[in-house]
Amino acid sequence: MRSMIVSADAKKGMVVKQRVRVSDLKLDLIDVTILRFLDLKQILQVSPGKRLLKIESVKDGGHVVREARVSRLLDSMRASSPARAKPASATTRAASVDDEKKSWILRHPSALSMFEEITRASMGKKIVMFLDYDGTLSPIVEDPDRAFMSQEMREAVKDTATFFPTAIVSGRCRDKVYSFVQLTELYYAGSHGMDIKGPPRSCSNGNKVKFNLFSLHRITDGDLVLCQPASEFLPMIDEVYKTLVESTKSIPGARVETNKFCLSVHFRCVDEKSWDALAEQVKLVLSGYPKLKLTSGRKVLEIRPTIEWDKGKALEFLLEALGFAASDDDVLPIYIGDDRTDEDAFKVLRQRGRGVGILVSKVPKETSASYSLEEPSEVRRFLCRLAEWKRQSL
Ligand SMILES: O=P(O)(O)OC[C@H]1O[C@H](O[C@H]2O[C@H](CO)[C@@H](O)[C@H](O)[C@H]2O)[C@H](O)[C@@H](O)[C@@H]1O
Repeated sequence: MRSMIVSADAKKGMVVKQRVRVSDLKLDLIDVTILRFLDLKQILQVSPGKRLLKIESVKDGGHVVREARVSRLLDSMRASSPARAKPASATTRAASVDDEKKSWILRHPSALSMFEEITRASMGKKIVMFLDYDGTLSPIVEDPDRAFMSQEMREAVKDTATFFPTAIVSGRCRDKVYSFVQLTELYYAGSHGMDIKGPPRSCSNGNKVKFNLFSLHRITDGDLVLCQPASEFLPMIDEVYKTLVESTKSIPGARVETNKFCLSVHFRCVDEKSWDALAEQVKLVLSGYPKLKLTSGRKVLEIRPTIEWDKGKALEFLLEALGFAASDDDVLPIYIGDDRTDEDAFKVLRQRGRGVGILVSKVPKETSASYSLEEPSEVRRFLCRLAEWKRQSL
């Protein structure tokens, strides 16, 4: 490891994609986008043949700005991971918390109590169901490998898919979410929609699927991989995964999960005192990869390619694949999700002016969804009721 002083000119607060040549180490040009907010007299610690490993500002101002950016990221993660609602008698704040909840529920009423309104909106239309996985179909648990859905939930989803085309849209890698759900008749959009696969033709419930040939990536024995817009990022994601596993292993409880086209860094089992250190590590590693971006979820930071693709785009893609154009009035997409990343899909529904967004949350959250459900057990009741309503109306 060697240290050297590098100077570059960029103005504090300006977005500058600055490249710096570190010539005596024979490194390529390295991206130092992290410099953009700092006063630039930096010590870059680099090792030959490697990308940027560490930046330390020699000016106090630099540290302050960097800490502010990390804490903004953590604030956003905390906002996505609200604590459980306190019982009404627990604190004097309870009354105002209750008032806030009441006013939020007026704006985002329960999809169960508004069930008739939702089914009325579906008259003459084909319902297409989109379901997030973690926190929607399965309860949030400490170990991401053990986030199993119940058999009752599986049956509810299966029943739903008998009547309506149904897709699981998850941040998880597609194979992993399939191993949890285990229903062949569904569409699966893994890695935040960057890996979409349809059911084998024999299972597609007679839904007419119009494939967009430009998006078709691979066909194997009747299994259709419909869309993988981030394939070129696979080697980069793999490299970052290995680097992150190494650089976070000294932080107890930290865990890096690969979701194929994106990564999750889990904070849930990390002592909150170490959250800053973990976020710092993540930002540091990412500073060498300007083509990747960070988003936050429930006690998780997610690393994704900077392509214009998210759960909202996946929803639009699937609707089109199912034969419904953006302007179609004969489809009613219903999207149920609990996380910040689901907001991209809720926004698409709002913009279309058609469709039903349902946020799963016990506590008030800023959302573009129209309705709410408190927890996965309510999601199951909603799905069962919808399937039953359809069965009765046939
Ligand atoms: O889009 P989703 O299906 O909601 O996936 C989002 C992330 O879900 C998982 O993490 C979350 O659930 C874990 C298990 O309950 C929990 O331990 C973690 O704190 C939550 O953030 C999954 O592990 C991530 O890879 C997904 O990106």
